[in-house]
Amino acid sequence: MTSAVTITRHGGTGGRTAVAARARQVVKAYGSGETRVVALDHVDVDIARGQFTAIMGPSGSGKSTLMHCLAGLDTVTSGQIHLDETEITGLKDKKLTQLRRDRIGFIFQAFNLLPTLNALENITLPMDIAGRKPDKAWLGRVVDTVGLSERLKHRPTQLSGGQQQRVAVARALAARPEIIFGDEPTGNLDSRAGAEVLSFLRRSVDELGQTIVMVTHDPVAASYADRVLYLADGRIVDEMYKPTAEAVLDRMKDFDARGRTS
Ligand SMILES: Nc1ncnc2c1ncn2[C@@H]1O[C@H](COP(=O)(O)OP(=O)(O)OP(=O)(O)O)[C@@H](O)[C@H]1O
Repeated sequence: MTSAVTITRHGGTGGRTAVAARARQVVKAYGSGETRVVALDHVDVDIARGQFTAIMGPSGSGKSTLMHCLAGLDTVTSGQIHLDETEITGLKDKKLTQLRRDRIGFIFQAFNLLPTLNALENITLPMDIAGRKPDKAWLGRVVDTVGLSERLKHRPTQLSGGQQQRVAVARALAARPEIIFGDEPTGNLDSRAGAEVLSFLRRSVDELGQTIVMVTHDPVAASYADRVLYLADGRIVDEMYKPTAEAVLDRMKDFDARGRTS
C-alpha cells in the first residue's frame, strides 16, 4: 500500500508535536497589595513528548503551582500555556474540564481510589464516566506494565500502598493521555514501594511512549526522570539531563548553600 500520508508522532501516546506542553512568560500571583505573592515569575518551559520530567526546588518555590498551571488545574495571571497545539490559558471552565478529562492524566500523593470498586473498575472509571470504551489491548499492556494482572479483582483495602498507587498509575495511563502529571506520587510510600511505582512510571515512558511531569522533593525519585527542572522563587534556575540521585542531591546542597545560582 502506498499513498497514505503518515503523520509522524514524536513518541508519546497522543498529540503531534515534539513538545507536549509549553509555558511562555507565565506569571502566577496570589493576593494583592502587600500580601501579593508571585508564585511563578515569567516562566518559559517546554515539556518534551515521550520524556519523563521532574520538577524540583525548595518548599514554596512554585513547583505545584507550575504543575497546576500546566495541567489547567489553575489559571495564570499572565502568559500562555499550550498543550500540544491547544492554548489552554483563556479556555472557559467547561472546555478546560473536558480537556483535562480527555487529554491529561493525574497521579497524586493520595491514591484517590474508590473503595467499593475493584482495581480494574478503578482503572477504567474515568473512561466509564467519559463514556469511552477502553481499548482492550492497550488496557492489557498497561496492566502488565504496572504488574497488576493478578490483582485486578482486589479492592483497594486488599492492596498494599504501593499496589494502590500502581492502580492509580494504571488509571492515569489507561486513557492514553497526552501527558501525565504527578504531584509527589511516591510521597506516601516507603522507599521500596516508591521505587516500584517509579520503575513503572519509567517503563511507561520507555515502553508506552508516555509523557510524564512529576513534582518531587526526593533526589532518588528525580533520578528516574530524563530531565530535572529546578525552581527557585518562581523561576526555573537550572536543569539537568540524565540525572543521578547523587548529582541531584549535590545540586540541591549547592542551592541551599548559595541560594539562586543563575
Ligand atoms: N492559594 C494560594 N494563595 C496564596 N498563596 C499561595 C497559594 N498557593 C500557593 N501560594 C504561594 O505560592 C508560592 C508557591 O507555592 P507552591 O505550592 O507552588 O510551592 P511548592 O514549591 O510546590 O512548595 P512545596 O514544596 O512546599 O509543596 C508559595 O509562596 C505559596 O505560599
